[in-house]
Amino acid sequence: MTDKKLVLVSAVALVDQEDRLLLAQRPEGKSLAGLWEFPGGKVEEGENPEAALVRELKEELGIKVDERDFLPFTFASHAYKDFHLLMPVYLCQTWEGEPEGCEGQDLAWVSVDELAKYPTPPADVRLMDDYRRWIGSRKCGE
Ligand SMILES: Nc1nc2c([nH]c(=O)n2[C@@H]2O[C@H](COP(=O)(O)OP(=O)(O)OP(=O)(O)O)[C@@H](O)[C@H]2O)c(=O)[nH]1
Ligand SMILES: [Mg+2]
Repeated sequence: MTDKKLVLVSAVALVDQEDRLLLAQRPEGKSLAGLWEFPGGKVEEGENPEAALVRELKEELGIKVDERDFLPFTFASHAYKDFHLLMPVYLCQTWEGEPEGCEGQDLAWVSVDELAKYPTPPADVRLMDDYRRWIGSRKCGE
């Protein structure tokens, strides 16, 4: 049992044609500032996770995505001090526009060899391992 509030957040592993992953740095003033995360955000009342992600990617990165291009990939279920995070992570390799840090956040396109240089929120550590495995399995199949 837990009395922590469950917070639903949708996030995306946006992967370009060179197999680089887009990471966004959490801005100063927000929780976990300075850490590198999957773009996304909280699902609002009355929204489903995919619609929330389409909205967040427009607001945060200025790109247009189609829900049908979201592939369910992995998820985080992580106890933070004040809340419990439930975060589905989708894979997306198709979008319109060039991602920009519309909220002043820094962005980085990161190859799998460089991932370790980008510290992530605690909930993301296992997700990055999932990502490494996915990229690894894809490379073998090429
Ligand atoms: N977007 C995103 N949030 C994550 C990740 N990992 C992780 O622990 N979180 C947590 O999930 C929550 C999502 O918050 P957020 O700040 O992105 O939400 P938001 O975009 O709706 O912003 P807002 O609440 O300031 O409007 C935060 O507590 C954040 O620390 C991640 O990889 N991506
Ligand atoms: Mg966000």
